Amino acid sequence: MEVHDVELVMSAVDPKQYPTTGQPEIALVGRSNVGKSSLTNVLINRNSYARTSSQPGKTQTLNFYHVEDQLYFVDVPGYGYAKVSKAEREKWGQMIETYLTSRETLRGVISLVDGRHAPTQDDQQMYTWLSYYDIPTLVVATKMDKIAGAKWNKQLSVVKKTLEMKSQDDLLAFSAQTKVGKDEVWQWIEAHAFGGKA
Ligand SMILES: Nc1nc2c(ncn2[C@@H]2O[C@H](COP(=O)(O)OP(=O)(O)OP(=O)(O)O)[C@@H](O)[C@H]2O)c(=O)[nH]1
Ligand SMILES: [Mg+2]
Repeated sequence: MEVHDVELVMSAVDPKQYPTTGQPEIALVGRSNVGKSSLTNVLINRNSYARTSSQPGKTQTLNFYHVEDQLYFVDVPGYGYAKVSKAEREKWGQMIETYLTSRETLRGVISLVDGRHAPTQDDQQMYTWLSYYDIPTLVVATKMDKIAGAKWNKQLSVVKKTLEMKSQDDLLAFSAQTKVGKDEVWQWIEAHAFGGKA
């Protein structure tokens, strides 16, 4: 999809604030600082629409981006940020869990992992959890510009193995810097948001 029009509809904490158009939603999850906002910006062709920062834990609410008046990207606050208090982490967990398990318009989740390393325990937990709830999930290994091309395949196998993924079909390499993988991510999104009819 070539994106021309995008609007930040809502930074929501409470389900009452979620959009009501009934259009499909694709959520982005991953550790704090992994690159969720950066991926969002690449997908919507904007340099800094979704706020990125070198300071982890900045995004605290569900941010709904309305894309081409057709679907929403939902930028989910990052997990695994150590400096966040236990109470805050529990509040986060509840908000995300409620959203991911009960949102009827949710069509899929993009789970980002840092392509430079093996997925962390938090990443594994998130992936296991999404699989348990049968939520269609695309794993995106990001920051791939930081590792040599010759190591990509090996690194992707590490990701697949660590997450115990059944196949590599739903695993992609991506870089917000070079934009490699952008078209493939979009293909997955369109197939899942519109059932391949977009
Ligand atoms: N080299 C490189 N840097 C990246 C890439 N993606 C993100 N970054 C950098 O990583 C940092 C964090 O990126 P964000 O997109 O803000 O991460 P986030 O997951 O939205 O973080 P939170 O909102 O805190 O959960 C920023 O400094 C980005 O510039 C990438 O593909 N390559
Ligand atoms: Mg962010």
